[in-house]
Amino acid sequence: MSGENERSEPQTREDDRRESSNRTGSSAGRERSERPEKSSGEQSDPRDSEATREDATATEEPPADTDATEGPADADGSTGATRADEATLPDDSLLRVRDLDAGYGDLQILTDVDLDVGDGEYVTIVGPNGAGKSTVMKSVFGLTSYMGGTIEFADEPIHGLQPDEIIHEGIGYVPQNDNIFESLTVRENLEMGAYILDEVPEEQIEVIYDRFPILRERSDQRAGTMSGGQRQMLAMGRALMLDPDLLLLDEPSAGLAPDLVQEMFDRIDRINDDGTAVLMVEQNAKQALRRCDRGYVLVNGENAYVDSGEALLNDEQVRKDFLGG
Ligand SMILES: Nc1ncnc2c1ncn2[C@@H]1O[C@H](COP(=O)(O)OP(=O)(O)OP(=O)(O)O)[C@@H](O)[C@H]1O
Repeated sequence: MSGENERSEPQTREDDRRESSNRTGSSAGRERSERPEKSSGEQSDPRDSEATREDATATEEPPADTDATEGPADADGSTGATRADEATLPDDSLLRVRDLDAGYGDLQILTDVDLDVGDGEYVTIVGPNGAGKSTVMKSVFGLTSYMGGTIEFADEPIHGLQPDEIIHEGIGYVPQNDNIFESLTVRENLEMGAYILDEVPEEQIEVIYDRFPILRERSDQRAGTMSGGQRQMLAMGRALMLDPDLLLLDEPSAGLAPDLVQEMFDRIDRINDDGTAVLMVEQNAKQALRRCDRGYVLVNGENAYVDSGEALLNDEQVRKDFLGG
């Protein structure tokens, strides 16, 4: 990841993605640059408004990029979101989860879960409460009982590894709760993010301070006295201290006021634009799907759908069943 400061707002999110794709040359980048252009007159920044979602829903032309995860057209010729059991699995993913069974103790929560995150890709998991979304994240990070299947990262198996070993592999994790050390200062929290190193990586602290200027301002403040949004930034900053290739974010917008939710999503966009792959669980499902490259709908511990965020948002059944209509 680069150490550049917060960049100025890109003209559009799509423009920014293309820039990012060109920089990284990743497979995800290729996928993204092949995305269909929005029709003229359509709001081009998916972050902007409810109207954007409605516009997207009303887009006349079906999505043109039927990538590997997309399934066949329906009998009437329309292309709905791909059901997980019909999806073609990519074979060049950075994170590759196959047939994962996992849970807590003897209690199995996940059954045969497949999941892929490409290099530099932004992937979201949505689904009802209790579906097992957080359990997927915890499983990738070695925090659940592994019961079967495989989890590979950069072509190396990581299932069965401990979290401190998984950090070494290049995965950062921001849990939903208890994600900062309240009694430590902001700087000490960041240092803890690099505890596996022999020395504090001062340069990376500067990178984090540039990315989240409020953390520089509050460097000596005890983390427990910070606001919800600031805590969330600190938690992300801590997880970025080892410059991971993949960042796992569990409900990053939870408990934040609406304007802060927007800001948080914008910051996640920037992190991803700078080349870090993101796997995110979000209750704020529509927002998350508007921004991501690909989304999974998880139900009862199993994948139900996988497709581009746009395709999921445009699927009537998915909207009705999982996105509040
Ligand atoms: N530590 C645990 N021990 C036992 N069961 C757990 C544990 N954590 C979660 N569960 C159970 O696993 C199931 C899936 O929980 P999980 O938190 O993964 O769902 P989720 O989709 O993230 O839900 P939410 O959107 O409400 O956060 C739930 O039935 C939950 O009660």
